[in-house]
Amino acid sequence: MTEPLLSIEHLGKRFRGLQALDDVTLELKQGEVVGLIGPNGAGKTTLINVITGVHKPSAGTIHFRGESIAGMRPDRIARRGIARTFQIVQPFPAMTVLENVAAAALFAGGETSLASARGKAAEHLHFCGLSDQADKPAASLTLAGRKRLELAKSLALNPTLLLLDEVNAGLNTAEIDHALELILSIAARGVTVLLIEHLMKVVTRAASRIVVLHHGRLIADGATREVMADEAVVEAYLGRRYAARLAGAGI
Ligand SMILES: Nc1ncnc2c1ncn2[C@@H]1O[C@H](COP(=O)(O)OP(=O)(O)OP(=O)(O)O)[C@@H](O)[C@H]1O
Repeated sequence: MTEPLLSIEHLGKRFRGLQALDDVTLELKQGEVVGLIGPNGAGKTTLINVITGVHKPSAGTIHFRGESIAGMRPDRIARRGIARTFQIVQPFPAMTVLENVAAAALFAGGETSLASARGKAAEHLHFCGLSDQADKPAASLTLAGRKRLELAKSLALNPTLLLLDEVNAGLNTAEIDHALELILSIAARGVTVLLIEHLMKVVTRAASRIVVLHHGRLIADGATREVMADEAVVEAYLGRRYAARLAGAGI
């Protein structure tokens, strides 16, 4: 059996009195797209923050490609091949769109000169459909544009594992379809993706496996269809009418 790309065991994170993550054990295999769902406050973003070194875990272990990364600095984790997007997008507003991506390529993407970083940035912007915005200030982008810029910045780190935190929130239907295509194209390049997403349409189309957090605990982990039919998941998150609708749609 091949070693998992990411292996999390008995992970815990406490914020003072609050147990935000509680005994979470999870593996991601190379090349998977996994949906991470759960109610507001379930601990989804905290899980990404702990994996990426923003927060130190209170308990448990995290191994990436067999190496322990728990508690490592965020920049060192990024350089090992884990990139993430933020729920609240935060580009450098005065820099151009291209400069934002080039900065990421220089910071942790392995580019050693400004010229090569700008070249790589142009490729990522093309991939994300932002070439025509390259020389505009990042502040001028629409929300959908800023979300695509987040994706381009994360790709500039040459990730093996990409953690996406609600990249579709606030987008309209056409923008969501475009973002979904992008996620699928990124996965087709062999990048492993963990996708936090409230839109079940996106999760069911993108992910072959779903994991569910509820009050910091992992309450389900399995094939999309099985997890959607899981009683505990319906109870905690999906709701009965929604689950029935999905079943009716043959998902
Ligand atoms: N830095 C922090 N300090 C204190 N409490 C925090 C911190 N970050 C998160 N929390 C708390 O941890 C719990 C889990 O939050 P988290 O943001 O991980 O949930 P989530 O599942 O991502 O929710 P949402 O879907 O609303 O984004 C919440 O109760 C939140 O208030």
